[in-house]
Amino acid sequence: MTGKHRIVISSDHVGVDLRKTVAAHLTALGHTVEDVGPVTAERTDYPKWGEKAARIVQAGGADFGVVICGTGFGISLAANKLKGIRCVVCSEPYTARLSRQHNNANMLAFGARVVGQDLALMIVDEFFAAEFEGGRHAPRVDMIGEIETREGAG
Ligand SMILES: O=C(CO)[C@H](O)[C@H](O)COP(=O)(O)O
Repeated sequence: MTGKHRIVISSDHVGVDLRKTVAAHLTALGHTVEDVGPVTAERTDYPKWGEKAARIVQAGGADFGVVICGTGFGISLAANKLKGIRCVVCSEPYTARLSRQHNNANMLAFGARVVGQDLALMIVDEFFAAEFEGGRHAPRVDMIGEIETREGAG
């Protein structure tokens, strides 16, 4: 899925400034960005913001999601609880690219206390420039979905 995307973005309080920078960057590149908050940097809880963006991706309201907290890990954990969400935590561009090419990641997380603005934008650029390669990687991604189905069946 190359070209322009519909991207939902959220953060917790730690990621508010970086989220606004990333949203402006993605918009300038021609993507359609839905920023779902929070509006202020008042202390809040990352699980609800990870879930909020992930539900939009899961429902097809966005092609991809970007989520930001202090480390990127907590908000990615919340997003990854939803079936069909494959949210990668990145602190460098290589993993961002490979997460698309091999794992068909549909959400990107990073930590505003880990990466600076320039590195964050490099990560974002690499993620959205890459495409899922399919082939040998497709059945492996399908296996992840099968785990979700088995887990859901209890
Ligand atoms: O990185 C995070 C979750 O993984 C959060 O941003 C972090 O835990 C928030 O901490 P605090 O409430 O002390 O600002």
